[in-house]
Amino acid sequence: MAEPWAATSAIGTFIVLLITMARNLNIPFPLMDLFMTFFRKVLSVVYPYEQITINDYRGEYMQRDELYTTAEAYLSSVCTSRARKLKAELGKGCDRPLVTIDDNEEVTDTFRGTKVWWYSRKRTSNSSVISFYPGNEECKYYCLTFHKGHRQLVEGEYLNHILKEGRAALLCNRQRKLFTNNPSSSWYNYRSSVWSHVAFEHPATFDTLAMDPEKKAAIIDDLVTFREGKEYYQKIGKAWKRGYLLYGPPGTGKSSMISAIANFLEYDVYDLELTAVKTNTELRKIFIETTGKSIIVIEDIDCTLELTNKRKEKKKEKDDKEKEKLLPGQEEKDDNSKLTLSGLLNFIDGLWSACGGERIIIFTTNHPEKLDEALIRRGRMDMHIELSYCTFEAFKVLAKNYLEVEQHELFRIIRTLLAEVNITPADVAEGLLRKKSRNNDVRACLDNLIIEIQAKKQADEEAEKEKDKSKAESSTQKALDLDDDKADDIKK
Ligand SMILES: Nc1ncnc2c1ncn2[C@@H]1O[C@H](COP(=O)(O)OP(=O)(O)OP(=O)(O)O)[C@@H](O)[C@H]1O
Repeated sequence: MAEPWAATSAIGTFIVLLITMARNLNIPFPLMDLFMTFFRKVLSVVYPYEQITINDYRGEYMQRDELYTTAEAYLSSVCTSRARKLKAELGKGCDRPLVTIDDNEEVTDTFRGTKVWWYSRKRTSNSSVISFYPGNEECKYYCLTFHKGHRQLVEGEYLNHILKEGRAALLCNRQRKLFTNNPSSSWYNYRSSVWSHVAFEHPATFDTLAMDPEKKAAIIDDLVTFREGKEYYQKIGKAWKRGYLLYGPPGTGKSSMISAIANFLEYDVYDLELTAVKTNTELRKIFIETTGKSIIVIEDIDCTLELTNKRKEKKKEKDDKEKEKLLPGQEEKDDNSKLTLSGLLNFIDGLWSACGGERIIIFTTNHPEKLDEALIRRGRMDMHIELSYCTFEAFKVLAKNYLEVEQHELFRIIRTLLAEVNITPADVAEGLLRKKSRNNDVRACLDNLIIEIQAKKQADEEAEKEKDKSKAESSTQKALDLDDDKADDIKK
């Protein structure tokens, strides 16, 4: 069987000959039309190939087509050894150059014993209009050519194979990203999407995270089980997702833990700022536009939404009053026109679960007691992780990271102090760092830390005394008020 390019050039030459002959012989148009119909039928027999075009850009906002980028990555990983002309590009979001086939180059691939041909092409627009959209003046595309007898195989299986392998190649090559959601008012601007991103380069890992080693091991174990659980989740009929609630005082490492998880799993991070989301409909769009292998984070969830019980009750009272004010005929706004707790719950359970690919959702809070039970129940937030004040074990991790020491005679004093004082890992880290920057003396750093912990201890004791004093004063005042009331009653 002739290769498609050989057949194409032979047919092309034949058509040019025909047109020239028709012009020279002045053949009438109806006769030519009849001949062309006949020619097309013959062509389908002598040229048994079909072709799929995959364009670089698509859609109203001219977004890059995912099939094009995955095909590019696939060809780069599988077929470049067979190409003679290559090109190297540092693609958006990649941390290594992508070497793939050059424009107007051709490679072959074999899938289940079937040969297909890939052509890389470039189309240049002749229009004199200057376009704002990339890809309007110059459009790159791939032509995938195959024998028409293999159409089912190509459409049904080969394209899926390209997607799967191409995505895997992209994952290996990519720079991980930290996404933040744009305010909805900007979504309709030119090329502005729901999320914007920067490279995710936070250095925190589980090795640098100061916390109880057993707790840390349990979290790592849970993450590994999740990452390798695709078949298990499929078997039990659950969406491949996991929720973590991180709670504890400020400076105990909640944000550091998120970065450590992202670095451990090599996932992207979507930092969802709920205050920028106005309605449930917007929330739905935001969730849909997240990709697999990602962590969706809502920090300080108790502060960002009307989700706490008390605030919810107050809000209900306000809403009831507003409802009373509605004139007859005026309808209450439907739930999708505002952001609600039930909206968030629905997306965690339903729509979000339906999106393919593994996802983790993490809430952080300093006040877990303020959160609605429904939001953090098991099944939604599968693991509740408390990050607390610095223990001696956690201090040892910080000392190893910051000072590169695992043992020191001053550790004994620090151990006793840490058992008595509530000090955050952030404060301990700061204490170790302060002297380190001036001189590299380990003893000076530890001495400095001891002074800081002692100062904190003293401050706590004074605050405690102050609290007791004001408590005593308020109970004396109460007793005096009671006596006054009694005296008034007697007078009456
Ligand atoms: N457990 C920890 N292990 C290692 N470093 C920590 C830990 N906790 C805090 N730190 C240090 O303190 C800094 C602040 O910590 P982080 O932002 O993770 O705390 P947080 O609990 O998220 O605080 P907030 O509630 O205020 O957001 C970090 O950059 C890190 O250097």
